[in-house]
Amino acid sequence: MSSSLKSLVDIISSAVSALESQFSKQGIDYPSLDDPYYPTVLDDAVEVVTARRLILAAAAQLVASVSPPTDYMKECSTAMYTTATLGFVVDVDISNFLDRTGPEGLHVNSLAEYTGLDPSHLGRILRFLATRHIFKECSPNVFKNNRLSSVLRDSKLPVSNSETQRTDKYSSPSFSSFVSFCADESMKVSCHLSDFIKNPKEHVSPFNRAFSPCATTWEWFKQPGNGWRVARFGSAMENLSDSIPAETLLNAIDWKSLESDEFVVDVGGGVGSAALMLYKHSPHLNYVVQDLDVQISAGTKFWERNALQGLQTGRVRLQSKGCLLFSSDA
Ligand SMILES: C[S@@+](CC[C@H](N)C(=O)[O-])C[C@H]1O[C@@H](n2cnc3c(N)ncnc32)[C@H](O)[C@@H]1O
Repeated sequence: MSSSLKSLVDIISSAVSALESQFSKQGIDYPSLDDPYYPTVLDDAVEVVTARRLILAAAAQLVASVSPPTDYMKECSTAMYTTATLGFVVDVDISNFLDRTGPEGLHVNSLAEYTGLDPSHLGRILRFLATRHIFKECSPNVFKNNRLSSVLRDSKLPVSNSETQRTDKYSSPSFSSFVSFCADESMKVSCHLSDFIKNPKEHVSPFNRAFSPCATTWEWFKQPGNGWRVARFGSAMENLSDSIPAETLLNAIDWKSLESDEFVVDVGGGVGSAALMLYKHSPHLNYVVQDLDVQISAGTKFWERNALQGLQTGRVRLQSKGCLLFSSDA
């Protein structure tokens, strides 16, 4: 009888064979971790997704099984350093700078010149991430983008810290906006989870302990000086929606069978990215996107850019409405 470790290895081994065979059928090599990410026709193929899930689940269980428990728990307990260092690299656009160089990579001294930051800080942070497979250290203190770090590139190059320029940086969907948001608001709020749960009467939520005793996240977003945070959140949400395969939503129900006088209402729908996907698939339906006024005014620009006709024909309506009211007594 094989041990549970061996069973996990067997799952990994057969799923890797299935994965590689899908790539070889298409005549393409499985992408290397050392190279920047590029999409392939197989990214969302059912056989590839199934094999990938098996490998990830079995490999994670294998790591948890063979790690000395305190080592494993140390990694979990210090996960905030990964979040913090990722937040730093996206805030100072490291992946964008590395993208300008060839396969030989860029020395931290050059990165220090571009960013105005201390090369020894840059070197240690990038090495911390490279040892976790994010960035590749080609030779001592010389780094380049790899498959993971390359998704942190975005089209906007460094800007000053002025409100307008920061808002402009987040004017289009970007995965790095999601990382930056996680390393900033999310991480700062998460530190308050334990104190909040132990003293629930003191504040309505961990967010209130961290940022603003009286406002919700969404009210706080509207306060002066936070416009760039709204832009960053919107950019992250749009990117996340873009990365969800359209079939997840389009196959959820038989949208085409609905009559043309029926309404689809997305409550807390952000700028309306999910509604846009549906509208393109089933333009005969009526769509209502409800959210708070900051998202709805960003949503108007989003629809003007992507499907102005929806607004003009009245098939798509954006409504500024506070509807997800939450009571801590509920
Ligand atoms: C996690 S985001 C999801 C956005 C959107 N569903 C998407 O996938 O892009 C949650 C949304 O809920 C909205 N929201 C929060 N409180 C709300 C309220 N009281 N009424 C309506 N929308 C609200 C926020 O503005 C935000 O856009």
